[in-house]
Amino acid sequence: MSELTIIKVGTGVLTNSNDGTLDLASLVHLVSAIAGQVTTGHRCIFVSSGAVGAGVSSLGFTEYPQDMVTRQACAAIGQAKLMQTYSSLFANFDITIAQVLLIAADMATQKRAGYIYNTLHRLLEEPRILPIINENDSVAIKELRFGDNDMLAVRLAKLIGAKRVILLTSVDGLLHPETKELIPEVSDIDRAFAHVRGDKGRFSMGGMASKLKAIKFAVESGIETHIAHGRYPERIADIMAGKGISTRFAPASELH
Ligand SMILES: Nc1ncnc2c1ncn2[C@@H]1O[C@H](COP(=O)(O)OP(=O)(O)O)[C@@H](O)[C@H]1O
Ligand SMILES: N[C@@H](CCC(=O)OP(=O)(O)O)C(=O)O
Repeated sequence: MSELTIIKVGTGVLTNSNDGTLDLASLVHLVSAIAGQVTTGHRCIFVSSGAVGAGVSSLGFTEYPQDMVTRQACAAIGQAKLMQTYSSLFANFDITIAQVLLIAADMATQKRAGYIYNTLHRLLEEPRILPIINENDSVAIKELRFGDNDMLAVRLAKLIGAKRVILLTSVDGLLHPETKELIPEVSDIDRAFAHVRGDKGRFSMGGMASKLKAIKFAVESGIETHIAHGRYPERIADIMAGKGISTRFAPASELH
């Protein structure tokens, strides 16, 4: 089987920042880019955030809810909306989606992790199936959570044996805090933390610090990781070919 890529997309790419509703134009663009990869034979798993953001507007909230129960309720509404949208958009490319919702406890033992591994590898044997993963927010209390989907994506990548992870977000990559210039390559992940600013997307959960924490886990596990702009998803193809616009974090195995 060919190498496997995990593509994760954050809430800010999928939703309108003013009200949290799904940004259909962005979704169409993204789906078309990912479908292009699947159609050319690249094996991909798609980790999609956006459930809470998409549910927020249905309940009339203007901010990401802080209390757990409301967030769980929003996720239940938004996840259904999200998958309904992906299902019809990917169908245009003759791709069927498969939903898998996970909590950290599902990876807590080798036996349980094995169930995830088996199901996903079985799905990946089918050339026109795309597994779409999210945290099972509606049932996950704090102690059972991955933290955010950046961490979910990298832990899944390690479990499933992925070669690379692409974290699609609302910026070109890691930017220098003063010059705002894109940092194309990072070989020392610990030093990258010095570049983090405090801001993040209005309906997003993690922010850049938690992204880097997840990336540290990935690179130390030997997985090449990128931060790239999800509103320019046509860049994915170039990133896969080793030449796209992104911040690339070299896997530890490459550095020694
Ligand atoms: N040095 C930096 N370079 C780029 N973005 C940064 C930096 N420091 C903080 N950020 C913020 O991190 C955000 C990305 O994280 P986040 O909002 O959680 O995205 P997502 O929802 O895609 O996971 C950027 O939109 C930006 O506001
Ligand atoms: N699982 C949550 C998203 C969690 C998360 O990590 O969000 P983000 O920082 O936007 O990638 C949801 O679907 O709303």
